[in-house]
Amino acid sequence: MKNRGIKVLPLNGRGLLVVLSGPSGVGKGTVCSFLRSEFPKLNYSISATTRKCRPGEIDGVNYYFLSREEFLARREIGEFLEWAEVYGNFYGTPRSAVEKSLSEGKDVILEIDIQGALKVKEIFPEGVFIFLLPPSKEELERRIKGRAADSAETIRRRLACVDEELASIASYQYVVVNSRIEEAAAQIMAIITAEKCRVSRNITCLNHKGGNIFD
Ligand SMILES: Nc1ncnc2c1ncn2[C@@H]1O[C@H](COP(=O)(O)OP(=O)(O)OP(=O)(O)O)[C@@H](O)[C@H]1O
Ligand SMILES: Nc1nc2c(ncn2[C@@H]2O[C@H](COP(=O)(O)O)[C@@H](O)[C@H]2O)c(=O)[nH]1
Repeated sequence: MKNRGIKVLPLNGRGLLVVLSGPSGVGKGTVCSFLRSEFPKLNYSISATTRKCRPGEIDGVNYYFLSREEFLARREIGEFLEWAEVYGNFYGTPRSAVEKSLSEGKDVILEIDIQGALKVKEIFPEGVFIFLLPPSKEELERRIKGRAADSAETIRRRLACVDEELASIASYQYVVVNSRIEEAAAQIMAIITAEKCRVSRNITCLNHKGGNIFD
């Protein structure tokens, strides 16, 4: 039978902007990779960074790896929606890809630090802000050390920021504990689904012909 259901579009057809933050090593990248493979309709914003590429990372997939000069030049011409210096390197969200996706009605997830999230909140107050927590501080430490991607000094520097980062949790609307990757990803998708159905989001309800059901 033909689907004659009603389609609900949030924000008058624009996509939803989702921001995911959390302390280093909590599993943001891992959960986002899972989301990218399981929910390909959710667009992942690929950040630019001056950090060195880790083994296994791919330029243009995990990040756009830029020299400091290149990053600053792009920042100068306003290419970034937001940027921040995090743990001694620059990171920025390329503006055009995010704006294109949102205007095409596609949902976008940004995996960015707290400074960046606060800037995005000013520009997109209608965004959805999610903070990822570890099951415990001991497990966080195990994960960041177990990743074996950073020097002892870098790990120390990142762990030293955890308490300050956790103090920013009140700026977020949701918290998700990353105990199991699949469960954390499912909770994030549940949040996105619920947010897209919120009546206060100026939703448009289309009939099967693409017309507004209220017209
Ligand atoms: N739910 C989980 N259970 C066990 N290990 C996990 C889980 N999620 C992530 N990890 C592991 O923890 C380590 C850190 O994960 P990941 O690199 O995704 O963290 P991150 O939050 O993106 O860190 P950063 O902000 O430093 O980039 C990785 O080795 C990853 O495999
Ligand atoms: N403000 C921004 N923060 C970003 C962006 N991309 C990543 N990040 C955050 O940086 C740290 C470190 O990441 P790592 O890959 O070096 O471990 C982490 O908190 C990321 O979420 C960005 O575009 N803007």
